[in-house]
Amino acid sequence: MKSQARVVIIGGGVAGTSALYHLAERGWTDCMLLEMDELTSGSTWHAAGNIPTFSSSRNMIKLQHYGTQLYSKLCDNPDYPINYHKTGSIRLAQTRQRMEEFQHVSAMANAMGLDYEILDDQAMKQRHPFLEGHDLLGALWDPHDGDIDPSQLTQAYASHARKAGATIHRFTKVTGISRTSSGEWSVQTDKGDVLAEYVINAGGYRGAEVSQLSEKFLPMVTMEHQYLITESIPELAAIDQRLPLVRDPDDSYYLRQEKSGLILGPYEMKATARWKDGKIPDKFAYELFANDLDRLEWYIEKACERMPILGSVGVQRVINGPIPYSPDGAPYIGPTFGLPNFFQMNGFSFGICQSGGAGKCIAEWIIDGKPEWDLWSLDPRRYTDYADQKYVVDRAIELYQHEYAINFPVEERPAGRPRKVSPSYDRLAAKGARFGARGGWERAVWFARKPNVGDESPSYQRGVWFEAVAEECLNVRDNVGLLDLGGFSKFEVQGEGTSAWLDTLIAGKLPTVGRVSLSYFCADNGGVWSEMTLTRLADEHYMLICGAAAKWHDYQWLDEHLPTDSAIELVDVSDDYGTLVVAGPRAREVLQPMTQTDMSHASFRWLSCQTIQLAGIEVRALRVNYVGELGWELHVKMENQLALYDALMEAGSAFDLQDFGMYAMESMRLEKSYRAWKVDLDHEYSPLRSGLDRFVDLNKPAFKGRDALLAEVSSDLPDIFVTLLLDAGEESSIIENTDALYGCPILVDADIVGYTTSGGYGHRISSSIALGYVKPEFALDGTQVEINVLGHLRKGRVVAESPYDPENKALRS
Ligand SMILES: NCCCC(=O)O
Repeated sequence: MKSQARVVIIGGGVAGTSALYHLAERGWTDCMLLEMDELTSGSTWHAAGNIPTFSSSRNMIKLQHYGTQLYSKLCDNPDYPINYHKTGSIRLAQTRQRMEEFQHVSAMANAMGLDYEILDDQAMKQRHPFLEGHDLLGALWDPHDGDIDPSQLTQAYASHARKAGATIHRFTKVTGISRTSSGEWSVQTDKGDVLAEYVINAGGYRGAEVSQLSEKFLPMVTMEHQYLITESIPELAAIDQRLPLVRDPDDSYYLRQEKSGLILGPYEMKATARWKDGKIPDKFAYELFANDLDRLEWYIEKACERMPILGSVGVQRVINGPIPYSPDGAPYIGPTFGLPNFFQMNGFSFGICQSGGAGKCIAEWIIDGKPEWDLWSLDPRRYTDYADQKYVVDRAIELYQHEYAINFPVEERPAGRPRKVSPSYDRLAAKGARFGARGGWERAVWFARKPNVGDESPSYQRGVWFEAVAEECLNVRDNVGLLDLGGFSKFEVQGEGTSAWLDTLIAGKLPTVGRVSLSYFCADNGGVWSEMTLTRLADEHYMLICGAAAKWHDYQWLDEHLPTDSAIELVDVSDDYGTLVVAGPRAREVLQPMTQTDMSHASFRWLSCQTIQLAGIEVRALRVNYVGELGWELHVKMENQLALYDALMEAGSAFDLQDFGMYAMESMRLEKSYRAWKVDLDHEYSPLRSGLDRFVDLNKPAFKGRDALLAEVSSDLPDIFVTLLLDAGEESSIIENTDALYGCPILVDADIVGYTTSGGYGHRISSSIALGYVKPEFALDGTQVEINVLGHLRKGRVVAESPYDPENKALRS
């Protein structure tokens, strides 16, 4: 075995071999894969091998669709035969909400070049004669779906990579991982040590174990996933056509042909996690768990009703295999916080269909510094320190139970919570707050101030919270509101050279001392990497603020770019400070009596910062907010947060100060056309395409991404950011009661010209709003468009930015 390789991949399942294949395809052949047992011996060999492209995420559809194309290409090679059946799939809808999901996902996918179809009962029957569909509302046809032999796919990746010059060492156990003084990785194995520039952890259900070798906790747990294979069914043996795969998501199972029998795989409510303490037996390879068919009884009955031939034969085999799960069921593909050049590629609960796209993306992370597609929802840094072992187990069980649940735009699932609460949590709870977790922090999302609020279950329609949120927004507009924004991420940077250094990273101008500016950090391709609020506390001292979820992502970006030879100090102070937002026309009246500081507009201007005493408590007050009103963000030492909350509430009682929550904030930020990071902004879009030109200063001699932005200025942009107002629906109360959501196609004269990134209702302007991207010729104020919302074409129009208070009079008052 060589003692050196540019990249060492740990884990020889479908993911690890795909990484090796994709690196080799890009010419990186000095790569070595280490597998403790035989290739595929973890979760790959027993996987059902289904290949869905369906997802509620645009980028996951891209990733999975890429896989289907790659698998067809790999199958073209007669040297490595692969059993790949592109049968198409039928997803069944028992409920109106499920049909809405299908309408939404099919419109989104088809706008990206896929060709899903909505089927009625007859069309379903034509494609699948054995289905009982009389009770169904319809179905979704995915022609790209099917099944593949997972072991053959793995071997195909491996063979191609070997042929290109990459190496694979089976039965080679990694026993330690450490960083050398020269910044490389030393991977210790039972066959000797390997020095590597990069490490990819593709350890499957052992991914957390591998990560722990480098002292990094990775939130993952193993779940049992059972499926059964029937004996041969005469009706299937008699036909020469292979049936499409069926999913009945409302009853939570998949059902597909396997030879002349069927495979039935339920995601059951009695979900079972294994090795909950993270300790996996050393010798668990090519092994399964004991069957427990009792857990599946209900699902088997349901599937037999749906496809009666299933019940006509016995069970030939039951597979109960270990499948890795992250807390949100999505894999980890990307860098590891705090470990340079150490990448994760594991946590796949749908690994066979995702392996192709995952390999492409991990190769891009390593070779290009970032993947072509923005894959934040798969980034390992989306979980920070709050995600401990108990959290993972609780969330993974909940997720497994909801594997086929509809991904509604607003839903706050309870498992694993609360993790982090701000000091005023109990006060908010006592006032009827409903909470949602953001970056592990509990935040009030809305306040149920009236009794008997009704059914709080999620849906595509506006929920029971709608009227309460309207009241919160209107109180902010007319009086003043208070929002506890616990968990805002905050970093301090200071030391000689800080200003010059920051100036090379941000696209815009640095604020002057005492001033605040919203700043965009671009990648080399000019795409928006991070968005942070910069407050210049002194000449060489700044506070940087970003969202709770961005903490590790943004900290790592700053840290990676720190000059090695400078005295600049970067400190994460997120947990030291709480944040309370006071916003509304009466904000000044509330605050002024609490302080000696002159809070007038002349003395405390918009986009400025002062350290002040409020009710005797020291507060760093920033005159900014995300709701577009006169207001301040108050950053206060965590130990004083509750006292400040109480003092504000007391002082505000004369001015109708009321708490508001995240749903109200979301509504108000849409009315101001404020983009949300990783929702409306991502690294596939530059600040110019995102309509953020005012935050870009191309006259600066140098900053990261400048060359790409300059090139963009002189070329035609494919699309740009717009704000849209939707007309009130005319068709039914359901549509009137529904706002656009992420990924809705935008059309002009029946042609798709863009898609939405956010949607919601603006209570201050009494209109449904969407944000999104369209081709530049359709971005003019007044352009009439249609937006496909859950399959209904809603009329709307492009409007100038910030439909609420476009001149920012409230902010400047
Ligand atoms: N890993 C199981 C695949 C599930 C599905 O096909 O929906």
